[in-house]
Amino acid sequence: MSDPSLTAFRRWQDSAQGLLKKIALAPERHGAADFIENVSGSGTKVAIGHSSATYEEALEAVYAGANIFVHTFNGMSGLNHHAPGMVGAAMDTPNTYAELICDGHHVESGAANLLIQEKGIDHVALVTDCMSAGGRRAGEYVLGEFPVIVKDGAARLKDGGSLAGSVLKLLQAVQNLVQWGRVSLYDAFKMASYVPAVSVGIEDECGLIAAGREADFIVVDENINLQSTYLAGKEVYSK
Ligand SMILES: CC(=O)N[C@@H]1[C@@H](O)[C@H](O)[C@@H](COP(=O)(O)O)O[C@@H]1O
Repeated sequence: MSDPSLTAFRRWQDSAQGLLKKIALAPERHGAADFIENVSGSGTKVAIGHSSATYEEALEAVYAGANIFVHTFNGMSGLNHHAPGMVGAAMDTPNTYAELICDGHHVESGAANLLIQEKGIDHVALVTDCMSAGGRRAGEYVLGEFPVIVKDGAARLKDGGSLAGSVLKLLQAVQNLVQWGRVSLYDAFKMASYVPAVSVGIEDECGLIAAGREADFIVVDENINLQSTYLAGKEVYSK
C-alpha cells in the first residue's frame, strides 16, 4: 500500500489513453485531498473506501471532490454514535453515491434498506465486487496474492475467513433487493444500471435503453429470471 500519487495516476491515465473513469483510495492516506481535487477536476471520479478513516476525514475527501463510497459498509469504518465513520459520512452526504453489495453475505437486508432509505434510490449503486471465481464452481482461488475459498455463494480468505470479494451476479443482486421488500423491481434495475452510470458520468453512453446509448441489456421474465442477453443490440444468449 502507498499514498496516492498524481505522478502515478497520470502515468496510468496515459497508458489507458484517458479511459480511466474512476479510481478509489483511502481518504486518510497522506496527500489524499490534493490528489482528489486534481483527479476529480480532470474528470475521473474518485471513490473512497477500503478505509478506516474518521467521519471528518471522509467528509474532507467529499469536499475535495470524491463522490462515491466503495461497497458501503464493507472494508470501512462503521457507524457509531460517538464516531460516525465512513458509513456515517456516506449517509450524511446526499450528493454522493453509495455502492452496495447485495449478495446477502456482505450486508444484512436491514442495513441495506437503511442505507437506501437514507440516501434514496438515486444515490445507491448496486455493485457485485465479483472476483475471478464468478460464474465458476466452488473451490480454491486467489484474490490478488491472497488464497480464497469459494463456498455456498461466498468468497472468503483461506486465512481467517473474511469475505474477499464476491461471486455475485448483478441480476441476483436485483432479485435479492426486490425480495428484501423495500425496493420495487423498476428501482432495483435502476440502481443496477442508470445510477452507477451517473455515478461515473457515463450516462450519456449507457445505463438506460434509449436512442444513442450502447444497446447492452438483458431480458427477464416475471420472476426476474434471465431470458436473453443483448450486446450492442445483438442477441448473444437466449435461454
Ligand atoms: C475485493 C474485496 O476484497 N472487497 C471487500 C473486502 O475488502 C472486505 O473485506 C469485505 C468484507 O468487509 P467487512 O468485513 O468490512 O464487511 O468486503 C468485500 O469483499
